[in-house]
Amino acid sequence: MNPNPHLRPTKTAILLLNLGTPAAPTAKAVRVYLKEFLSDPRVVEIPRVIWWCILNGIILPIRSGASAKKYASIWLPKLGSPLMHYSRLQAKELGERFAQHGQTVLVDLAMRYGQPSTEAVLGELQEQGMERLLLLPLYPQYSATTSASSFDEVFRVLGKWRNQPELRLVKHYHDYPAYINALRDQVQTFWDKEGCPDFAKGDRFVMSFHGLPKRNLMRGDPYHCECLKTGRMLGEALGLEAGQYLVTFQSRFGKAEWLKPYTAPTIEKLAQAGCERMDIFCPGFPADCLETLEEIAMEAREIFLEHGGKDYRYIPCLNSNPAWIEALEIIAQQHLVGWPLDSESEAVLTKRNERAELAKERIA
Ligand SMILES: C=CC1=C(C)c2cc3[nH]c(cc4nc(cc5[nH]c(cc1n2)c(C)c5CCC(=O)O)C(CCC(=O)O)=C4C)c(C)c3C=C
Ligand SMILES: [Fe+2]
Ligand SMILES: [Fe+2]
Repeated sequence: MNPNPHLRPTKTAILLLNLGTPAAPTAKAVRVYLKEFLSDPRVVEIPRVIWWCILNGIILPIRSGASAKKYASIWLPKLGSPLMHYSRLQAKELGERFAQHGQTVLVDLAMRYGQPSTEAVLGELQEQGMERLLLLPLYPQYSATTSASSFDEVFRVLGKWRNQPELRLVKHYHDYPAYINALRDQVQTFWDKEGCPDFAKGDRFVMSFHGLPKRNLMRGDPYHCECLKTGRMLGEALGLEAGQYLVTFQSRFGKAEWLKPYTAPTIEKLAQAGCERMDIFCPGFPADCLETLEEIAMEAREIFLEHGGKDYRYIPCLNSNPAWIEALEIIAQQHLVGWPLDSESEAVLTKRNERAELAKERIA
């Protein structure tokens, strides 16, 4: 990057934002996590008093134990929660990429619920002298339930600060070529290693996104449209034709109607209709987590095999794919334009000093 002497470089931080995860796969820890998560009015829009009774009287007593068992089935030995492990890895590798390119930037990870909390991480960045802050959610598709809730939390914390940083945020990147390219790379690498689906024989490629109440779409949440666009772009990038791939929505919660088609019933119907091999991928989850490893890689596999399917292949999430870390850097760089980074400050100063030396020589 060409340092512009008219721009003043400052200490810049990139804060990756993700959902959060329980501290342990136990009913007690899951209850603490679910209580904070499901008390967020951005996530559940039911009137507070009614929801408080349902949450505390029914959901938490029943769901905490059931979810804890599921978490225990995907917990990584020594590494813990996959969502935490991969999100941390992504932050570390993104920081290293900037460093490799000679740019100094503070890269950190904050969770919306649980630890490391947004408040604590922002406090640490403040102590390190952060002057500019770029928020980069690990949600490629924007939703008020996820991205907006994470931004709300940052604004709440900064609202208490006397000396605030300059602030920018990445709203979404569901259709950025770098993100689509990373998804394509993840799927194509799997197919190169394990073999391509035979679409002529009826094999199918399913892209499963986290669901949302349909009511949220009707009230203006753009998430559904963004998932469809990602799905279409990934299908095109893989050279697939309409009909060879499907977009579905998983993780329905409660009795209300959610975005359709639902993943599990779609898998069941495809198996019953004679689809023998299915490849399934979750493009909306940059990191593997409970929703992908338990619900899709385990539960949905059983459904497919029970209903006549023969070969079910789960394609892992982006996790630490170098094409994904590169995409994160490209997305960040696009939003850092006009914010020269620290090493550039050194470059600018060196240039200024060189010019001053030359001027002195000329005078002498
Ligand atoms: C009303 C409930 C929920 C909405 C709305 C919702 C939206 C939403 N969630 C994600 C991403 C993730 N969700 C995860 C877990 C999870 N989600 C809900 C409920 C809603 N999500 C619950 C209750 C849980 C906890 C697990 C369970 O008890 O079923 C996770 C995984 C976390 C982990 O620790 O691994 C992710 C990631 C998105 C992207 C989204 C809307 C777009
Ligand atoms: Fe969720
Ligand atoms: Fe789930």
